[in-house]
Amino acid sequence: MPKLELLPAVDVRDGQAVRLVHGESGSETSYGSPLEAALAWQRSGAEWLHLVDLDAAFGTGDNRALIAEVAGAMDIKVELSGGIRDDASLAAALATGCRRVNLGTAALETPEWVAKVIAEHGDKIAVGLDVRGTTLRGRGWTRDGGDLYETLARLDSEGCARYVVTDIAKDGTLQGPNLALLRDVCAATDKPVVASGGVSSLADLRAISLLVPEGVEGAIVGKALYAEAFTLEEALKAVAA
Ligand SMILES: O=C(O)c1ccccc1N[C@@H]1O[C@H](COP(=O)(O)O)[C@@H](O)[C@H]1O
Repeated sequence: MPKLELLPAVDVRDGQAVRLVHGESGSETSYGSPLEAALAWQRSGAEWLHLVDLDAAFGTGDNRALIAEVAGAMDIKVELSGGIRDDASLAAALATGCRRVNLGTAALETPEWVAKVIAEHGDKIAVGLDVRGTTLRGRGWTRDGGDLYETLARLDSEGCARYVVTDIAKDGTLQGPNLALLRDVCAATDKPVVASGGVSSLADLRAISLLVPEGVEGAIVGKALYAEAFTLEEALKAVAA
């Protein structure tokens, strides 16, 4: 059985690595240099980095140059999220050399464009399904964007390669992942799912690992690492077993 991939997160707001609670603007705790944070995760053995431009996601500017610097400094695989909504932002994201990008708002607001870029770029495109209950949220998670399962069926029919599923109610809270949601999404699609939101302990990671046979491919870990609930080395060991 393949092991669960772990994707430590570096979310960038106003040039700083931050963590939010429920993705709410203004709830930031700052953790300093995004480059230092990313290099630290790489040194600790990460194979992936989940890198987010929160300003671009919220529409409060962008950190495009810094994001490119961080992505360019990595020897590991990088997935980029936040504000990738049109040809120019997609081209800038792909030009960083990242392995893939996650589209959020665009999948809700400009489905024709998303279908086009899925057809053009294949598995370089993933879609972030950020949900409250089963309602998708876009524009920095501030606006409703339709039903999770209807959107998933549409994206599947368009050949979307992968989904990053975030339970907004859990994100940044250290309350544990929404395993039921992950199971339900895996049951609704044959495509791999990356779990996001709520990881608080090594036990949570082991619980997500048990969903690998159902289709969970990876887990994004943010707050728990920054809050030192466990180290990345411990996490990698926990999912290798
Ligand atoms: O990761 C977060 O904490 C986050 C919080 C609020 C909004 C977006 C967030 N991250 C990721 O950004 C993309 C969505 O950006 P966009 O809608 O495409 O501009 C998505 O992958 C979110 O999970």
